[in-house]
Parts: sequence; C-alpha cells; structure tokens
Amino acid sequence: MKPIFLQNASELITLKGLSNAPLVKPVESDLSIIQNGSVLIDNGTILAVGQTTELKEMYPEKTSAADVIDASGSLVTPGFVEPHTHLVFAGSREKEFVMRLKGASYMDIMNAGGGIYATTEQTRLASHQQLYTQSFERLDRLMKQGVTTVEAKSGYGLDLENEKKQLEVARELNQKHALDLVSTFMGAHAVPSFYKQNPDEFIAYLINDVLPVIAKEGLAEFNDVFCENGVFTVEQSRRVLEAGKRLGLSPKIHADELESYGGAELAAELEAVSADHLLCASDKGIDQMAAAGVVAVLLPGTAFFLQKKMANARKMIDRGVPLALSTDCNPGSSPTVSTALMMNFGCLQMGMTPAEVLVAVTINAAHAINRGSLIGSIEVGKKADLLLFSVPTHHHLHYHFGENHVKSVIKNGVVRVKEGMLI
Ligand SMILES: N=CN[C@@H](CCC(=O)O)C(=O)O
Ligand SMILES: [Zn+2]
Repeated sequence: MKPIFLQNASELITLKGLSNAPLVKPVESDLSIIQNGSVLIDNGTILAVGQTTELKEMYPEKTSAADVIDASGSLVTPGFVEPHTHLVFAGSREKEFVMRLKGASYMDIMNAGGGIYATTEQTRLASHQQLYTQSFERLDRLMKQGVTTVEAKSGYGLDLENEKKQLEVARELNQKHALDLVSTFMGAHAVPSFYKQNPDEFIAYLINDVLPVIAKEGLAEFNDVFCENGVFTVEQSRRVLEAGKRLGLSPKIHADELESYGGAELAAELEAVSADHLLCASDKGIDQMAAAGVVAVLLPGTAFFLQKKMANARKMIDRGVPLALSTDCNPGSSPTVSTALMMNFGCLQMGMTPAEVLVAVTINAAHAINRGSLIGSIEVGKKADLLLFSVPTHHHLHYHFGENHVKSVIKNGVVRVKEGMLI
C-alpha cells in the first residue's frame, strides 16, 4: 500500500489528546486546529500530523514517494462516527409517516401493530442476502456523507433466529464493506405479540435463550433496550441489561424518548456506555449521567421527524454530560443518513456551538461505542479515517446548512469517495 500525503489543508481539525475519555464542555481550542495542515498515512494508519512544511522536512523520502492529495482551500476532519443506527432492516414506512402527519402518534401506530412491528414483519420475511444488499447500499450512502464507522442494532427480529440473522448480516457487512461496523443486540426493542400478555416471559426468553447465543457467537458488543412507558419498564430493562453485562455485553439504553421514565437514571446506575434520545430526561437523570460519565447520544433527526421538542443539549452540556450526535438511521423515526443535517440541528435547534457539534460527531461519538482510542481524531497511530470538504473552515458546515459538503472520504488509508462520488 503506497503512503498518502494529504497536504495544505486550510483547516485541519485534529481533536488531539481526547482519546482516553469523552469530552465534557468542549471549547473551540479542543479542536486543536492546524492551519496549512497535513497528514502522512502509511498502511491505513496515521504516521504523522503537522504543518505541511514541517512534515515535508521531517519525512522527505516518505512524503515525496507518497500519493499526494492536495487539500488547499479545504477543511479536513476525522471521519464521522455514527454511534446509533438501526441499519439492517427491510421495507419502509412512508404510509405511517402520512398517518402521523394527520395526527396519529408514534405509539398509537405501534400499538395498532405498525411501527417496529411492521418492520419486524418485513425483516423476518427477508433473506440474509436481501438484508445484506439493502444494508450495503445504505452504508454506501452513509459513506458519501462522511461516515466512516457505524454502530448497527438488531431489534427487528424479536426472536433468536431473526435477531441472529440481522447481526450476521452486520458481521458480513463489516467484513466486506469498506466501513467499519460495531454491532449491538437489541432484542428488547418491542414485546412481540405472542408475549403481549406477559412481557416478563419475553424478557426471560431473551435472557435464557437468546443473549447467551449472541454472546457465545460473538455477534454483538453492546446490549440495548427500549426503556419507555408501554414498551419495557425500568425494572425489565435493568434485568435484560444486567444479564447482558454478565455475558460481556456493555449496556446502552433508548432512554426517556417519549416520556420522562427513569431511563437516564438507569443508564447511570448501570454505568451504561451511553443513553440515547433523552428528549424527556429529568434533571436528576442528567446529573446522575454526568456523575457516572455516561455519554448522551442525541438524535435530533428523530425529534424532528416525530415533531417533538429536541433534547436539551445545552442543559446536558452545562451540567457536565458528554454529548454525541447521531442520525438514528431507521425506517420509522429517522429515515435519514445525513450527519450534516444532525450537525445543523445541533447548532440551529439545540443551542450547541460549532465546536461542541464537531466533538459530538467525532471523538465523543467514538467514545459512545468504546472506540475512542482507535478513531474519532487525527492522531499518530489512529486509523486513517479522514474527510476532506469543499468548504475552507468548519463554520461553513453550519452556515451553508442542509448540504453535504464532503468531497473526499479516506477510510483506513484508502480513498473511497472522490469529488463526492464513490470510487
Ligand atoms: N425508539 C425506538 N427505536 C427506534 C425506532 C425504531 C422504529 O421506529 O423502527 C429509534 O431509536 O427511534
Ligand atoms: Zn434507536
């Protein structure tokens, strides 16, 4: 593999020195910006980072032998990390979208057998190959948006066979697609109709019959639950997450999305790696998350699409919670792959600064999936996941809102997107 020398970036956002823990209360200087910056990449890894003249002097042979990418006039950042998606699914739910526009609520639709149940029905019917092909295409679209690592949840199978199928598809995608995937088991996404009268039995089934197989076959790293009034109680969520923990799966929680329900508090109690959504998180829950160092993964696309008030990012940051942003890419509550739009929501709807937003889609997002030491910043030894933009500074990303400004994507030291096109 020939080295790559990316040179002359007008703004190189390195986010240096943040690999050990997620960043709380980021400020502009945390971006550690290098003007006229350059990056030397060798064997898929970052070998050196600095000013262009400096690196040319330090590595004369390597820089002259390398493939040169000229980033004059361009912003360069670490690849975006998506810490919350429901990537592997079949079908779409545009009819529900129209029902919601006429006043039906997300939960009304789910309780009537639609929502997660509708996608589960279609996902169960789809073959491994069909799911693989559709999800591969979704990954391509994410990559064009600058995403270089994707967390992918199961949760549209709701039984051993189909949860496994989703996770096996994610595993194959991780092997064959250029992007890196991180898998999360989410069997506790909805109570299947067979168990409707006795959700505790479904929890017992997940704990006794499903989780051990998922753990044994190494199909997931995290265990997630939809902790929400009408879905799984705090007590049921605790049970399934503790069982996962005993098998080595780190907890994550869909918490306080539609009601204030104690999900943030549970995340703190279990020292979950992240609590996600949090539109209705209580002050107490927020403070407990801050004390426990749980990353809040906020999903503004979902609030926007369900026409709800955005999570209170400002309050969470001010009270000391580390924040990440993600698309929540899924067919029901956030059918989008646009990180750019999430960043725009961060600045324009959630009171976040441009620096807070950039941290939220890179290094803090990496920490939300336990990858802070590998990705999320441009530092020596880390994976060479880099983005080159058609704008000169990061402020332009928000100023020209609603656009994908990604020009090139380098993933593991290989150029995968050039002039906005997959290559
Ligand atoms: N809230 C629960 N789960 C998903 C949506 C799943 C769906 O509607 O299909 C979410 O994160 O928004
Ligand atoms: Zn979700």
